[in-house]
Order: sequence, then structure tokens, then C-alpha cells
Amino acid sequence: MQAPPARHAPPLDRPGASDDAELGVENLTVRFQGLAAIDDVSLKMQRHEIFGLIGPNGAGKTTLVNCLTGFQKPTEGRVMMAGRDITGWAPTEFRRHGIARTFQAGRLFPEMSVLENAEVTGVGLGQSRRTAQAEAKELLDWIGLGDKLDVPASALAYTDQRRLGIARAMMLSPAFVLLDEPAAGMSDSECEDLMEIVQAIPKAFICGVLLIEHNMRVVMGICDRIHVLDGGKTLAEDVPEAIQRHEAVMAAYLGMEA
Ligand SMILES: Nc1ncnc2c1ncn2[C@@H]1O[C@H](COP(=O)(O)OP(=O)(O)OP(=O)(O)O)[C@@H](O)[C@H]1O
Repeated sequence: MQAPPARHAPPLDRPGASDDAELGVENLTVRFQGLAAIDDVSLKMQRHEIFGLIGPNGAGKTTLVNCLTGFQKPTEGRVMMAGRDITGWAPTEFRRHGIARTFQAGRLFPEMSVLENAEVTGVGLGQSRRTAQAEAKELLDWIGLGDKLDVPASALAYTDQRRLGIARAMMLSPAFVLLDEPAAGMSDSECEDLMEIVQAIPKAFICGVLLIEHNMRVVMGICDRIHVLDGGKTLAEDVPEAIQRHEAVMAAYLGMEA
């Protein structure tokens, strides 16, 4: 893989997206037919860090990310960026203001080429085709897909589909990117590659990363801080070394892969 290009997110071209902007939720609750998928959770992340979000299946991780990207309206509480209440925004507004995400299921356009998949994101966000293509090529090169630009997304290996999902999310240099289980189904060496990519993002793009991941080697290896959810509630938030020693966290994960 090539070294990441020295690119920087233009800091003030989006409302609230200054270098020290924070993204977070305050007293967030999401109920589905009475069940609290998220129960009074508060957290805050910054643009220079990799922030892990972990918890057993059904803990509420995806629901929280859906709230942080406009895909889910909270029942109570607020979503905040740089001190601004952005709770009611639609997903496209979140994306236009520099909050991007990947999806567990990929959501690629299978018949379109790798390059077109990234390019179409830029065009959808208002770039000219030429600008979008140039940025897409640069990003795809960086992420290790530079030799597969013309390959249809459907023909990509699973891990390459994940890379393409990340490249698409990085179009227009977001201020924050939320990665939903990027290492799922990857081998150890593929995980190493992925960790290198994710680790480069905060410095190369001045972009905070929120990482949902079940692979504890990945989470403990690259996160600056980790927030643990269990049954929709915050169980702990701390640096990886402390989370690994946290008794309630260990109990919640008992029997799970460590
Ligand atoms: N649209 C929905 N309607 C009803 N219940 C939902 C909906 N989305 C999520 N839930 C429920 O909310 C809870 C939290 O789900 P969520 O997918 O956020 O957890 P998760 O931590 O991401 O789990 P996993 O690790 O398995 O992806 C679960 O009990 C789930 O069944």
C-alpha cells in the first residue's frame, strides 16, 4: 500500500467543522416500541482521534451511529457538532457538513466500476465530474485500489469492497467518518492492512474516526479512546489499556472472542 497523500480537510468550509470541532450526543435515548436501544448515552469525539464504540450484539452501536448520521431520529437527547444542535438534520445534511459513514452491508453500486462508485459520491455532493474523478483516483490509489479502477464493484473481493466503502466515505474530506465493522470477515493480514488505513485517517485528513468493531485486536490496537455500550447504556469509556482491565466490560464480554 502506498503512503497516504498529505491531504488536509479544508477546516472552515463547512459550518462547525473547524480543526477542533467535536461530534457527539447528549443524553441520547432511542426507543423502538418501548424498548430502549439507546438509554441516556452521552459521548463526544474529536477530529484528531480514533474513537472506538464497542459492546455485545444488540448493545445499540449501530443505532447510535444512525443517530450520529441522521439515519435515526432520537426519542430524546441531542446530536451536537461543534456546539451546534444538529439533531433534526437529514442524512444528506450530515454528509454535506462533513459527517460520513460506511455501512455493514457496503451499499456499493454493483454494476458500476470502482472509480465510478467513488466518483458518483463526489458528484452527488456537488463536485464536478472532473474534480470528483481526480479526488476519487487519489483516494483509491491511497487505499490500495489504484489498479482496479475499471473493475465492477460486484467483482471485487469482499475486503476490497470494504476499502471502496471507506474511499467513498472519504470523498470531500469529511470532518468525521463512522466505520461500521470494517474488519468483519477479514483475515489477520487483511486486518493489518485495514488498521494501517484507519490509523492514517486522523492525521492525513484531519478527520476523527468512530470505529464500531468486534475484532478486539483491531479496536485495542488503534483506538485512542473506547466507549463501551451494553444493553443501550454506557458501561465504560476510557483508553484501551483501562478498558481491557475493566471488570464490568470483561463480564459483558465473557465468552466472547477477546
Ligand atoms: N429499526 C428497529 N426497530 C426495532 N428494533 C430495533 C431497530 N433497530 C435496532 N433495534 C433493536 O435495538 C437494539 C440495538 O440494536 P443495534 O443494531 O443498534 O445493536 P448493535 O450493538 O449494533 O448490534 P450488532 O453488534 O449485532 O450489530 C437491538 O435490540 C435491536 O434489535
